[in-house]
Amino acid sequence: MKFPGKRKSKHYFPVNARDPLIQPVQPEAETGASWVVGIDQTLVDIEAKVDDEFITRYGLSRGHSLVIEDDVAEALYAELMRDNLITHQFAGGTIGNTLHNYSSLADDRSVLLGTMCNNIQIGGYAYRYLCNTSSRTDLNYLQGVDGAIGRCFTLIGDSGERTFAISPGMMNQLRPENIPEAVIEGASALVLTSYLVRCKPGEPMPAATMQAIEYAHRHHVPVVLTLGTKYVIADNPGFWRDFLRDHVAIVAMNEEEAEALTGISDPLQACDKVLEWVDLVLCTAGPSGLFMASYTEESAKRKTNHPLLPGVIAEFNQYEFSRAQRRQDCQQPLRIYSHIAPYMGGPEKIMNTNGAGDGALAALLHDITANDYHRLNVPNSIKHARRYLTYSSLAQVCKYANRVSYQVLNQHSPRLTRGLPEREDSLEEAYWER
Ligand SMILES: Nc1ncnc2c1ncn2[C@@H]1O[C@H](COP(=O)(O)OP(=O)(O)OP(=O)(O)O)[C@@H](O)[C@H]1O
Ligand SMILES: O=c1[nH]cnc2c1ncn2[C@@H]1O[C@H](CO)[C@@H](O)[C@H]1O
Repeated sequence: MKFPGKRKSKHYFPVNARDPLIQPVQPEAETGASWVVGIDQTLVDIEAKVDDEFITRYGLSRGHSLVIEDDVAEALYAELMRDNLITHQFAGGTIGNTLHNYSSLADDRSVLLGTMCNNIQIGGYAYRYLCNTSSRTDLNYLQGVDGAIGRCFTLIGDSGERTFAISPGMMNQLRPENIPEAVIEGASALVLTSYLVRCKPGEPMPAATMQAIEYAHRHHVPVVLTLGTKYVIADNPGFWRDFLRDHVAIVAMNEEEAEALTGISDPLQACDKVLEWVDLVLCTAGPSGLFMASYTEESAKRKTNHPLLPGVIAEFNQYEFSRAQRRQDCQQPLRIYSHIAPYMGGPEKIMNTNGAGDGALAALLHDITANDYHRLNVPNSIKHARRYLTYSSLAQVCKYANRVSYQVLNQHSPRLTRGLPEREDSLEEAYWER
């Protein structure tokens, strides 16, 4: 486990210097001691530049992710090929991206559950998917299928907005009996997306997802849900509110999804509302940066030394130096919030916003897993006197998440091509104080 940033803070867990007073960290077993597990619809992104007329002609809706029938997919693909419109092909899928990014950042194990072709041809989609997934992402639990994985046509319109057309192949054939309980039991988090319930009647993916959730609840593993697109939520916001309340500890969304869920356009106020149902909220807001909200024990709250920020909740970032806790782990839960503007004001030229939110979530997962890793190795540390969810304060996680989003915006692929540069492992020194 590579730690999420070197800190000068006295709570910093030394990864280089050996401290003779603490229990020595054992050499890592091959499978590692801490990991995250996620379920995805295995998809390859096929990116193409098209005009708005193309979007309407195929019955798609701008900015939306829609599932298309096989005949429509074939016609669409044939037109993209004929006119030479395909610019990039990447491994995709929102959870696949998140787990790959997590493994790149943490240099540690993530486990992907989903389907994969039994018969893989060199150069085919499944082959590309595997080649473009981190070697630290464990693919041994994928379920084989006799057919294709999914394709996600990522259509970039005249205004730069992306529209997804999903040709599902056999991506929704994951069956409940192929969810490994032991992998979920030992994980620091189970990561899911709202896309997983978007299936045809009779497809087993939703039941597989519910099976994984049941195991996570049985073993007290926090369930993390990322909201997909605003349309998936807007189809049935009541369903998703109940789903969050009943099953989810951590939610990741952008401000549009937040509004579809809560009816509230102000991201901070929406985060506050969502805390009624979950323990931790990550809300990205494009050029406005990102917000986080969670709970902490009243007696353990820590005051920020950043300027206090105005908002619908006055001075909302007052306790952003506190570490996040699940509400059930607090005797006197206090709500805490943080915000950060885009890292370095955002890149000069944004290559592609695809995956910027997935990147932010990967950073949060890294911090959560680092906390478990530290608890396993230094169980009597003062850091674990209470049961915390994150290793770092909300403010620090915001910085890290924001930095990772920036990296994704600066490249074309939604998946990090490498971890963050070593020389700025200390976010404090490299950029924040200059
Ligand atoms: N136009 C922009 N200028 C500066 N920073 C940006 C811009 N767009 C996005 N960002 C940065 O990227 C982060 C995530 O962006 P955004 O809210 O667009 O994610 P998203 O819509 O969830 O992305 P995706 O669903 O593709 O993963 C923001 O919090 C911000 O730090
Ligand atoms: O229906 C879907 N299921 C899973 N992933 C999806 C779906 N639609 C789009 N993406 C994925 O979202 C990523 C950006 O966040 C893209 O890489 C795309 O593959």
